[in-house]
Formats: sequence, C-alpha cells, structure tokens
Amino acid sequence: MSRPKEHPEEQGHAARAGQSGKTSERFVYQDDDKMEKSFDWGQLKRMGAYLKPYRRQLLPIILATMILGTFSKLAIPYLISLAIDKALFNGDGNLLMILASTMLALYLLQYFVNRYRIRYINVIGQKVLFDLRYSLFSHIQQLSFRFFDKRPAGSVLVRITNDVNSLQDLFTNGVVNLLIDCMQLIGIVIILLSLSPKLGLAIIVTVPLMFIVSGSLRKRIRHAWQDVRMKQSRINAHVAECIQGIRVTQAFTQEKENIKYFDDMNTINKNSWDRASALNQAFGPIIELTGAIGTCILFWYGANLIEHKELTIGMLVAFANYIGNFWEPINRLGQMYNQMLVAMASSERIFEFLDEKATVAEKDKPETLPDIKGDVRFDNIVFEYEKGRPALKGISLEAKAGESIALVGHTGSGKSTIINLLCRFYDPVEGRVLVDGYDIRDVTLQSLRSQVGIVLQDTFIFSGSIRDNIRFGRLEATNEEIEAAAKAVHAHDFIVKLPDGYDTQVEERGNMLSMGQRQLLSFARALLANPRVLILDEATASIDTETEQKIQQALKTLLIGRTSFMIAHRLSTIRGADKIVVLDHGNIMEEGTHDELMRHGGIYHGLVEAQYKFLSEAV
Ligand SMILES: Nc1ncnc2c1ncn2[C@@H]1O[C@H](COP(=O)(O)OP(=O)(O)OP(=O)(O)O)[C@@H](O)[C@H]1O
Repeated sequence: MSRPKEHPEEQGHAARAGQSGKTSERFVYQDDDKMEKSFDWGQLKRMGAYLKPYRRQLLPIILATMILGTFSKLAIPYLISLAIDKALFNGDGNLLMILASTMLALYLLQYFVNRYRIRYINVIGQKVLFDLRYSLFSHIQQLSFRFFDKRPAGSVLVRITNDVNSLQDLFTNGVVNLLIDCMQLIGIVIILLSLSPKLGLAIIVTVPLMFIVSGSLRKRIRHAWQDVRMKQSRINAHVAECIQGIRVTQAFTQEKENIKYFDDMNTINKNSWDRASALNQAFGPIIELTGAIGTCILFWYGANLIEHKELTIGMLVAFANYIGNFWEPINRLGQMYNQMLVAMASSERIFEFLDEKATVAEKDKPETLPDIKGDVRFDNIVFEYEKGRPALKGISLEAKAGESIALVGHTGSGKSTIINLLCRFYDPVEGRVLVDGYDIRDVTLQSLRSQVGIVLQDTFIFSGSIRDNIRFGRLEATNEEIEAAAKAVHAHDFIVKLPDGYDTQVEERGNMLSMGQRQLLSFARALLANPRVLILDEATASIDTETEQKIQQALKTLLIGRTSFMIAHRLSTIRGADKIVVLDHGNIMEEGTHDELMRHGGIYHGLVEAQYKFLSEAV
C-alpha cells in the first residue's frame, strides 16, 4: 500500500477497504461521519433539559455575572473618558485619584466575578456531563442483542466518551457566555449611540462586514476541525480494533500491515490537523484587519467631530475602548454558533442511542417468574436475525425439569440461536418459549435470567479479583459460599496456587488464566448463581484430556437437579444426555438418546462415525 500524498484520505481508505474487505470499519466511520448538523431548536431544548436540575444554582451565577460583569466592563471606558476630559484637562488631581480608584475597584470586581463564574459553571457543566454519561451508559446496558449486533464496540464507546465530551464547551461556558455577550453587545450599542449618535452609527455599519468575513472564515475553520475529528475518530476505531485483535494480528504476522495502515491514517490525521491549524492561525490577523476598518472610521470621523466640537478627546478614547469590547462578543457569538452546530451533531448521536428501544422489552405489567422447576418448551419457533433469512424454521422441543438436552449439528445449524431465545436475548418471530408453562415474554427479564444460567465457551472474565469474578453469579454471596462453589467444580486447587489466591487480580478477559481455568471459574460462577436451567455453550470444546476429565466431573456436580441444554462439538461428552437433538439449517432432524439415534442410523450416527474416524486417524 503506497503512502498517500494527495487527497490522502480517499487513497488510504480505498486501499484499505479493498485490501481487507472489512465492513465493520466502514460502519464505525460512517457512524462518526456525521460531524455537524443544522441548527435545531428542539434538540437544543432537549439538551437544555439536562441543565434543569441545576437551575437553582445556575440562575444566581448567570444573573450576578451578567449584571456585575457587564456593568464593570462597560463602566471603565466611560470613566477613562471622564478622567481625560474632566480630570486631566482641568488638572483636577483629586478627581483623577477617585476615578483611578473606582476603575481599580471595577477591575477587581470583574476579576472576582469571572473567577466565580468559571469555577461554578465548570462544576455544574461537569455534573451535567456526568448525568448524561450515566444515563447513556445505563441505557445502553439495557439494550438488546440486536442493537449490539449492528454496532461494533468502538462506535458505542465513542458516543459515551467523545460525543459526551464534545458537549463540554457548551455546558461549561457556552450558555452563560451567550447571555453575557448578548447583554454586553446591547449595552455597548446603547452607550455608543448615546455618547455620539453619528459616530456610533458610522461604526455600527461595519458590523455586517465583520459578520460576513468572520462567518465565512469560521465556516471553513469549522469544517477543517470537523475533518480532524473525523480522522481522529477513525484512528480511535482502528486502534481499538487492533488492540482487540492483537493476537490474531501477531498470529498471522500482520503487524507490518497494521503499522503501515496506522501510519497512513496518522499522516492523514496530521495533514488535516495542519490544514485546520493554519486556517485557525489566519483567523485572528484577518479579523484584526477587518476590525481596523472600524478603527480607521473611528479616528478619521472622530477627529472630524472633535474639530467641530461635537466630540471630546476623552469620548474618542472611550469609543476606541468600546469598539475593542464590541468585536469581542461578536466574535465569541460566531464561535458559539459553531460550537452549537458541533454539539448538535454530538447530541443527535447521543439521543439516537437514548431513543433506541430495547427490542426485547418487558410487557407493561410483567409477572415475576416464581421459583421454577425447570420445564422448558419451545413451541413451533420461527426466528430470523435478518429479515428473510430464517435461522430457526418452526422448532418444537421439550425438556422436562432436570433433563439434559444436547444440541448437535453443523456450524450455523441454529444451536446457539435456540439458546439465545431461551435466555430471551431475542424474541421469536413466531411461536413461544415456555418455562414452567409461562411464556417468557410475560415475565420480567430479571426473574427469567436469574433462573437461567449460561456458561459460554469463551468465558468472559472481568478485570477484578478471582473472587469478584465468581461472585458475579450472585453478588451477595459470602466468601465461604464462593469457595464452596469453587471446590465443587474443582477450581479451588488452581485458585489457591495463584499468587494471591482468591484475591489475585485478573485483567479484563482473564488473559493470565488458561482456557480450562477460565471455564472452571465460569462453572463456579454458574453454580453460585444456582439456576434451575443451565446452558453450556460448547463448554468443553478446547481443552486437554486431563482438564476435560476435571471439567466433566465439575459438570456432573453442576448439572445435578437442573434442566440443561448443552452444545458440544465433541460428541463423546454428550453421550449421557437424556435427549440429543440434531439440527440442520434451522430444522430439527432427529431427536432421541444416544443409543436410539445410533440404532436409527441417521445424521447423528453419521456424525459420530465421522468424528470417531477423524480421531482415530489423528492418533
Ligand atoms: N447476530 C447474528 N446476526 C445475523 N445472523 C446471525 C447472527 N447469529 C447467527 N446468525 C446466523 O444464524 C444462523 C444460525 O446461527 P447459530 O449461531 O445459531 O448456529 P450454530 O449452530 O450455533 O453454529 P456454531 O456451531 O458455528 O456456533 C447462521 O446462519 C448464522 O449465520
């Protein structure tokens, strides 16, 4: 892949897309491409609602800073004009002293008002962001699997971090500055027109020019920074993906490719930053130049007025000061508008997630599933992940309390889907799943899921201690209960050999533990949760014979008195199951015990023979 030189973003991207053919990246990027939105009052109001809980704290700050800040700022130039006209020209030392002390007092007042404002507004702004981040995170936690199927983790992460952060300016300074600036502008216009209507008008006519110049420049700058953010968000997504996939990358020795691609992205990002930064730097001088037109008018026309005794020198100096103060809020208002457009885009993305409804939602008044015996029935289930592509095509299956059911079939035949429906991670398109006669859509998710345990092949270990990880099954469990669970599934022996035993800290995904150890931990976790129905998804697929023996023993303990659904590719592990269900392309093809199915001589028989042949050839 050549290093992009001209329009690097298109080149780099196209090259990578062609090379990897990955859709997930494209998704993340598209998702983050919407960097700006047109102004939307409804959205602004919705954002404003987050300030509502703090209005009692905000209101006094806004009022005090608006009144005191504006007053002290606008009074000073007027005092200067008095100092020149009345004190200096008349040689009145006393008056000069009084005016100078008043000005000093006003400067001090301004200093304290600003300090107070920045400090408290920042605190409130952070509280608002805290609330927003909290509501976004807690909402996302409750969303259904369908939501996560459609979005890579990186894109969700970006919303909780970057998008919420980009509202920071608006909530910390934006709103208050907007009000202060408006008040200051109105004040200056009134003062200018009352000091000298002619000169005031002459200067105010330059305002549209300033708006046009600064408006168009700002637009270009804004787009340039949007571009930077987009590039950065692409880097973020790429880095997240690379770190998650580092094992695969190293296993396939693709590090160089990854580094090259990152280098391209980094270059693109730097170029786009350079462009934005150059534009940004040009902004100040260009605006100053435009402002100079106002200053020229002031001195040229002001001198004229002085000559005709229509203006004093002091007033001219005051005018010059006011003009300085005049451009400042105009500039800031332009900046604020930009800030708002960016905030609009971020808030739109945030609200899009907040508005997302869980597709698996509880009905209005769900019942609480009482303590179950463990009867499970799939009643003519049809299910599709994507419209028109059924994953289950009318499945009926029954498990009596305490029975063990093994699900067998080729990859993609629908085994995991059956399990997903039993946990109600998805709802069927047709048919019902019944637990002890209750349609699982009629009961609370909590009461269902707390009685259905699941042990996945790739056990997820959270960062924290081993103890915490087992406790995840039942948070109120005592240390004794945790250890008892670990002993029952033969996990205790390896845990006590770890550096800090049960308090050993494991990092996210439990990289310091072996696959078998992670599985034993997940058994302990499931045992502690004590569910009536237990699901084991390929739980014994990838471990050595010795660990497998341990795990088989652990499994026996785990299964006592529970209804279980087991997916196992190693058919030897499910021989003892009460019922083996053979699936193919979303249909149940065969059902029965091992002996029955072997006698039948159908698909299961073929699978067992094939596996036996494969294993004996491998030996
Ligand atoms: N999240 C998803 N989105 C879209 N389609 C999916 C999703 N998960 C599974 N599928 C599709 O549904 C069908 C059944 O998949 P399922 O995971 O149930 O198969 P499986 O028998 O468990 O396979 P394996 O043994 O490989 O785990 C497959 O065609 C698969 O491509």
